[in-house]
Amino acid sequence: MPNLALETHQLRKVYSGAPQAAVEALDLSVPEGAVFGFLGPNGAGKTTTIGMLLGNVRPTSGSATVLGKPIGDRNTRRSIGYLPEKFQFHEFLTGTEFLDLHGRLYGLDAATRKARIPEALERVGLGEKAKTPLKAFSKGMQQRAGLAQAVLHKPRLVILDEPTSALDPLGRRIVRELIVSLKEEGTTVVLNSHLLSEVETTCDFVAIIRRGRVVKQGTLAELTAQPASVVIELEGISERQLLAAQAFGPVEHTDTWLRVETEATAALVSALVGAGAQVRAVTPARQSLEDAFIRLMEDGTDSGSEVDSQDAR
Ligand SMILES: Nc1ncnc2c1ncn2[C@@H]1O[C@H](COP(=O)(O)OP(=O)(O)OP(=O)(O)O)[C@@H](O)[C@H]1O
Repeated sequence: MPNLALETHQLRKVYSGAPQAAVEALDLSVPEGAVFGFLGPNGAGKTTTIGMLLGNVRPTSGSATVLGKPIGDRNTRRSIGYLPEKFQFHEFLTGTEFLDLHGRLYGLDAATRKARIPEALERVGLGEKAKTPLKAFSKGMQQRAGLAQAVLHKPRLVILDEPTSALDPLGRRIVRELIVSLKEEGTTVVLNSHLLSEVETTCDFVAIIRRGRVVKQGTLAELTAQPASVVIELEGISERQLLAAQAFGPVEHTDTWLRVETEATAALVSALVGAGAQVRAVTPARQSLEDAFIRLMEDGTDSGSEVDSQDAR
């Protein structure tokens, strides 16, 4: 069993005066070293959960540990890097001064700050901007400066709340590469993003929450698997082979592949081979993360789903 970077037990938050809980009975567990996608429609409770994990929002009930320590532990906070969704910048500071300020807040000594600041700026593609005041940065550059701040002190856990919302494709690639290098260094990354294709390429573990509750969590493969379906590629399909497949369940097909709703993959393949098929490949059918997300939101029993297809993209 790997160590857990994050674990919550029945975590709950009701803001004062709110008619319902923002987070309800939340049970999350994130292995150390994972890149964890934390997903949900607007208002699902993601930012509130992150606030509780950082010790900024007091839970109404339940408990949680971060890097093995109860939430709010002061030493643990220094092992966390955080990029909030709305970052407040002191715009008169240059790139270097901004990172120097944050380096001090993280308790880095002068020599470490001097070595790490240019490195962090390079890492987010702002190596040329060390002496430029933040007010002259574009929105995307400011977001990247926020990212540099989140990784400056080499934290064990990095929490990124919508890190690419202001970024162009190049900037998004820089963030993807940054996440990959953090993973290689063994850092746990929590990524809150509505860009599901991005989550799909970077995350290996995902939780989807809705109205403050986890509706599904697991590896990306588990979330996107459709275990009851298999796709079989063939060298052409005869009528006899089609009939053999239809005995196992509903079939979709072209001239070269069959998709069959069945769990009996081995028996299906042997029936096809028995019917003279030349099988080229057998793969469990997968859905995109966006398909899985939309399906989970639509499966909700209550009306007034807050998912907005724009946000889900
Ligand atoms: N400070 C607050 N006081 C009262 N209610 C709040 C507060 N912050 C959030 N909420 C409410 O709690 C619920 C969860 O909000 P939260 O910001 O955690 O969602 P989210 O999943 O991060 O949403 P988004 O994707 O839009 O950023 C919402 O109903 C929101 O209106």
